[in-house]
Amino acid sequence: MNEELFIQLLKEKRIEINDKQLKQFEIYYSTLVEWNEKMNLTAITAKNEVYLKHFYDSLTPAFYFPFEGNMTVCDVGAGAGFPSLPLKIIFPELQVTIVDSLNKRITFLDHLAKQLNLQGVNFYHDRAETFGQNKKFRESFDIVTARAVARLSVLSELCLPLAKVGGTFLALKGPQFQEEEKDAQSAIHQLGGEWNEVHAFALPEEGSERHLAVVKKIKTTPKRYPRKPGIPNKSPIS
Ligand SMILES: C[S@@+](CC[C@H](N)C(=O)[O-])C[C@H]1O[C@@H](n2cnc3c(N)ncnc32)[C@H](O)[C@@H]1O
Repeated sequence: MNEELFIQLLKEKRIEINDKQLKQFEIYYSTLVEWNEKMNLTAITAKNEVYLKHFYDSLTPAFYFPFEGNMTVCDVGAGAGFPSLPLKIIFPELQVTIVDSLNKRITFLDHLAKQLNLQGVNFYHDRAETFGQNKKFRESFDIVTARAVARLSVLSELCLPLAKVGGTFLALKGPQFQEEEKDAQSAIHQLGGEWNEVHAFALPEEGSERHLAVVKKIKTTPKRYPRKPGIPNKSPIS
């Protein structure tokens, strides 16, 4: 996806992008590629592919969900910043918190945020299981996002404890979603969530399948969740 198509397709979704934001995406791309030579951040490095599979893909939640004003967003396992930093570029008032268990990714994000001159971003080196038990963060975010971190039953345990009651968990999922959905129903319910909607769509140009699962937090999450690091993955809530 070249820059012109990126601009045009976002415009079709009523997302206007100005020169400053375009420049920020350019800096994001060059910083990602530069740092990727020293540390493994992404397997995708061709410019057209980064614009499609990282930048555009990260913005797809905004096609279905209104990101308004200074909403607080926690991105669990954001790696090199996806999806929350492309969203932050487009919606600069968002207050973004990233938690990732790999410290080198946090080092990259600190550097990137300076290059992009981002305000209102905080990065934490932690496991989501521990972070979700921290009183300062638990049940405090308007939105919790995650892309490519774990299957939905596991991801729900990592993410839903961080969403405030009335908040939303947005899971960016690929073609495997339908299988994961069935397994995750009970976990979502036990964690205080409720299915809101699922949006199925295809990425432009190469047509790969995507799903955006929108889960509402309707009740407080029981204190025992999230369980200790590694347990959600080893024995998912069933
Ligand atoms: C495959 S990468 C995906 C990164 C990014 N979300 C994306 O879509 O490109 C998964 C990331 O999740 C992080 N991660 C995995 N399990 C985690 C956990 N329990 N707590 C925090 N971060 C975790 C990893 O360190 C890694 O950066």
